[in-house]
Amino acid sequence: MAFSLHPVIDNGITKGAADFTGGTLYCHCPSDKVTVTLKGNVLHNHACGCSKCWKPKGALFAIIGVIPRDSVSVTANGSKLHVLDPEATIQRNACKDCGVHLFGRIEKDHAFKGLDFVHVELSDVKGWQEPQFAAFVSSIIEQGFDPKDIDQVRGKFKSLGLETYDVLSPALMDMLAAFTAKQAGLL
Ligand SMILES: N[C@@H](CCC(=O)N[C@@H](CSCO)C(=O)NCC(=O)O)C(=O)O
Ligand SMILES: [Zn+2]
Ligand SMILES: [Zn+2]
Repeated sequence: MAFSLHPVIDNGITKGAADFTGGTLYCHCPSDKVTVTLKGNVLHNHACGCSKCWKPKGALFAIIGVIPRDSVSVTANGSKLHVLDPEATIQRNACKDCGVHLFGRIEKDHAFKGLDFVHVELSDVKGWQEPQFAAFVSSIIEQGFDPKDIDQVRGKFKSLGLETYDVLSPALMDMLAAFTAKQAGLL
């Protein structure tokens, strides 16, 4: 069956640049675009199949990475941003007009607090860290993807050199687990 994981990776993965210093994200409005400037590269960039991350039309996955929140600033038309779900762990700041998510921020006590979640495909410069893994793969079934075809999705990621997970990568899961243990006084 034909499907698009995400237009940025469907035809192969382009590696990022080691000396990359950042760029600006633009929402999809034809004018008065919301712009967000990132001072530096992203980390843990990944494909995410969850239902909450912003995906371009027709794509099964989002591409999303993290960057310290101090490196993130809204540089134009910030009045068009609104928080989609203030109760969610990640407060996704989306453009009211085009729906694109510009950044997701964690305000509550959490292992990833201090890191913002961003989609670097919204930038017009190259050199961003390439996707490192695929997360929340089985979540696309929750959104209606036929489970009989899920092996093709996992196989496509593998052929691109990306490991697939049904939560986050081991490195990120370890950070979450260590945070839980610290809160319980066990570490
Ligand atoms: N099956 C659910 C999973 C949603 C989920 O837990 N998403 C993760 C990853 S988002 C970026 O990698 C998460 O951390 N969510 C916290 C939040 O969204 O606030 C689904 O598909 O909805
Ligand atoms: Zn917009
Ligand atoms: Zn997600």
